Amino acid sequence: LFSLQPFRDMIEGMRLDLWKSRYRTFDELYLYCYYVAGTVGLMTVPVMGIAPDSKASAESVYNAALALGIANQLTNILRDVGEDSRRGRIYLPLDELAQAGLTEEDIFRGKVTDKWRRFMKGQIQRARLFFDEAEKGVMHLDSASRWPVLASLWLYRQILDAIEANDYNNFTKRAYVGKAKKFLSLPAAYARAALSP
Ligand SMILES: CC(C)=CCC/C(C)=C/CC/C(C)=C/CC/C(C)=C/COP(=O)(O)OP(=O)(O)O
Repeated sequence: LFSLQPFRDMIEGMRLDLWKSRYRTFDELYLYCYYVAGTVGLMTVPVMGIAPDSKASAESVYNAALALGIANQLTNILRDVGEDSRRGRIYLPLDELAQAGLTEEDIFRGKVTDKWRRFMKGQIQRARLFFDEAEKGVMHLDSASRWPVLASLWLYRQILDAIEANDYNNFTKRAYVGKAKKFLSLPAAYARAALSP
């Protein structure tokens, strides 16, 4: 399944980001996330290797890797809404914003309202689905790669918890995972990866 296409697609994503600063639908946003992050997941699988004794298909492992790239990028976007808006960028599906009763102006104003909280809950829930999808693939990676990938997945996913803990204020507060939590994730991931599925 190794292919040069993800490398070309990543360059396409960088080019896209030079002129595009709005996403009308989640499909459009997903494509951007694939270009700039899903591709990274696909590139890393041949480097890390699939476990020789894994019964899973290579496709399913690549799918999980793709999902982790998407989950990470969606999380990165949700963390950086304020920062991005101050550069005139909105990496959120505009149709879903409208459905939630929100406009571009609301993003630039940056006020945490109940509408915003409701919108954010949906976005966070979707990002978590991609993390769940990714987690299923971790145990099929070569054993040396399992725990670092699992640790990175858990660390990045905790940023979503931090956004919730900030009461969805991702306009002026940066969601981050504290040093202690980060540190604890390492032995936890090591132990989990050492156990069979
Ligand atoms: C789960 C399985 C089977 C394999 C793992 C496959 C991997 C390692 C996937 C992860 C891919 C990855 C690290 C994608 C990067 C996503 C990301 C958060 C990019 C953020 O980049 P920027 O947008 O430049 O960050 P800043 O906004 O912080 O500058």
